[in-house]
Amino acid sequence: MTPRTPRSERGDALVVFGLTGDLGHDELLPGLVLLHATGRLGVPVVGVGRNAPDDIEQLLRDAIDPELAGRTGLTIEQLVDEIDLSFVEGDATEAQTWNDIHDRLGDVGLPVVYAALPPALLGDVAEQVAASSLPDSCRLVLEKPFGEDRASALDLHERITDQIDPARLFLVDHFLAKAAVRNLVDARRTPVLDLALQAEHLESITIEFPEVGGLDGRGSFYEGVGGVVPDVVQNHLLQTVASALATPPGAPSDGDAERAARVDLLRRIAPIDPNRSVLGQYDGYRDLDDVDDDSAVPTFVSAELEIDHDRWRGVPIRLRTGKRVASGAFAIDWRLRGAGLARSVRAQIKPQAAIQIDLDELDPDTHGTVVATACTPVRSDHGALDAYATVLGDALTGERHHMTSLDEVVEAWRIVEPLLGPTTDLRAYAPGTPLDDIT
Ligand SMILES: O=C1O[C@H](COP(=O)(O)O)[C@@H](O)[C@H](O)[C@H]1O
Repeated sequence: MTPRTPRSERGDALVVFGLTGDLGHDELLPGLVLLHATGRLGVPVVGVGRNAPDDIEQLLRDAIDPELAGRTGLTIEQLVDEIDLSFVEGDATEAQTWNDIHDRLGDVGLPVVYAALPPALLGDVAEQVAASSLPDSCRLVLEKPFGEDRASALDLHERITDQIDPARLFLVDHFLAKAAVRNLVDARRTPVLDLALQAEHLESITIEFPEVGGLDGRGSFYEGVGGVVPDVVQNHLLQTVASALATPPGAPSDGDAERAARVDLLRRIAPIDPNRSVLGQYDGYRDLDDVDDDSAVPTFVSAELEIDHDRWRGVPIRLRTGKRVASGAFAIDWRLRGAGLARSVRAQIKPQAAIQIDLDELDPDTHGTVVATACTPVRSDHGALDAYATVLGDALTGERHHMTSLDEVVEAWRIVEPLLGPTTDLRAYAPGTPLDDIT
C-alpha cells in the first residue's frame, strides 16, 4: 500500500552522488542549472564520489552548453559563479565520507541526499546515512533501477526502511517528471479520446522508444544492471505505459491518486511471455570498454503486454525499444479500426511532445485515399533536462507527485522478470537498423 503524501519541509542542502559521470554531465548538472535559473535551488550543492574532479567549477562549466545558458538568460560564467557547488571525495559506503559530508555541510537542518548509485550500494548508503551525524530529518532520494528483481527490491526496501523512515525515502523515475508523460493522464481525460480509446475501436497499441545513441562510456553500468530491460523497460517504459493506459483519476493533479491508478494498471499486466518477445544486441556492443567479449546482455527488446482490463482486453499491445537503432519518435500509438476517417491516435513524447490524430482523406486529384495528420500544437522537448530540474526540485521540497513508489517498482519487476538474466537467443543487429527490421 502506497502511503498518502504528507506535507514536507524544504531541504537546505543537496548532496549528490553521481555528478561526475554521464548522468551528472548530461542531466543532473544541467537540471541544477535550470533549477538555479528559475529560483528553485537556493541551497549549497555538494557532489560526492570516489574520484574528485580536478576542478569542480570546470565540471559544471562543461555541462552548460550555450543553448542551456541561453534558456536561463545568464552567461555560463554567471551560472558557474552563482551556483554554490563543491565536492567531497569518498566512497559512499565508508563512514569517513559521511563525516566529511557532515563537516562540509556544517549546521544544516534538512539535507537531501540524492544517490545515483548502483542498486547494490543503496542498502549500505542508507546504513551510513543513519549512522552519520547528519540530522534525522535527512531525506534519501534514490535513482533507478531499485533492486535487480522483485525479491531484491523488496529486500532492499526493508533494509533501507530499517534505517530510514519511509516518509524520508523517495524513488526517482525521471520519465514521470517529463511534461509529455504527465500530459498522457490529462489526454486520457479528454472526452473524445476517452470514447475512441476502447478495445472495441482498437486494432493494436504500440509503445516505441528508439534510441539512436549507443552505450559508449556506459558499458560497466549497462553490464552491471543487465541491459535494456532493467535499464529502461522495468522503469521508464512501464511507467509511460501505466501513465497512458491507467484509468485517470477524477481529480486532476492528484499525485497520490495518479500513483494508485498506475499501480492498479501495472497489477493487471501479466508477466511478459519470453516466447512472444525478441531480445537483440547491436553489432559493436561487445567491443565497448567494460563489456564482456561474449556478453549476453540485450540492447533491444520487443515484447507483448497482456492487460486484464475491460478497456484494453484483447487488444494486442507491443512495446519496443533499442539502443543504436534508426532514429524515430518515442510514442504511443493507438491504431483504430472500423468505419470513419480516423486511423490512429498518437501521443508522441520525444523529440516533440504532441498528440495527433491521423485521418484518411480523399485526394481531390486521384480520388485515392491519402493520410492527413491533424496535430496539436507542440513544444520542443528539452530531453531530460526539464524532467531532471523537476526531479531535483521535488527532492528539495519533498514533493512526491512525480516520484515512483515501491508498489510500482515491485509490480514492474514482476512483469519483466521472465526476460531477466542472460539469454542464449539474442538477435544481432547493425547500428542504425529500424525497429521494424529487428523484430
Ligand atoms: O535512465 C535512462 O534514461 C535514458 C533516456 O532518458 P531521456 O530522458 O534522455 O529520454 C536512457 O537513454 C538511459 O539508458 C537510461 O539509463
